Amino acid sequence: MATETTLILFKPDTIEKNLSGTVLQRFLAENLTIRGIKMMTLSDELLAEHYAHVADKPFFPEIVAFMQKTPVIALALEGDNAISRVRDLLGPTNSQEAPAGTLRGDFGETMMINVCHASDSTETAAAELKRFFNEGEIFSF
Ligand SMILES: Nc1ncnc2c1ncn2[C@@H]1O[C@H](COP(=O)(O)OP(=O)(O)OP(=O)(O)O)[C@@H](O)[C@H]1O
Repeated sequence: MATETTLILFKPDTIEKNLSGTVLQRFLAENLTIRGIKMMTLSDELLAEHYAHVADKPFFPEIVAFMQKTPVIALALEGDNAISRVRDLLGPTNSQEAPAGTLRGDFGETMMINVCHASDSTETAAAELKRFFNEGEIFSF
């Protein structure tokens, strides 16, 4: 098993419903370790970069408006196979298709209002950790 660090964003629905503690607890209960955590607002530029792969979709402006509704919480989580395990804990992108027991199944509403973003590969995790955390904000101990 590979030790990996993944980037998670608690989206505005999680913040507004005061579910941050519940969601964090689900991750920590799976033996994933916090290496970095911060609250931040997301600029148009950052969102254009983060969602570049859907920038040409009709729903893109809606995503930007949604992701700017409140600050988000960015989390760097480390553990064995953290990238795929976190995505399994979240369930499929579309909350309506997510089974009970997954975070999106239990707390998500739609394709967009879906609790968290999480990196989907080692390459995106490395790029996303750099995107959301500055030098010195991710800790090894
Ligand atoms: N059909 C859609 N309608 C509205 N929003 C969508 C739709 N498809 C995707 N999105 C939004 O775009 C985000 C990025 O889509 P992507 O296909 O990369 O899914 P994902 O990688 O599972 O999601 P995320 O990047 O949030 O973890 C989704 O999380 C969702 O917020």
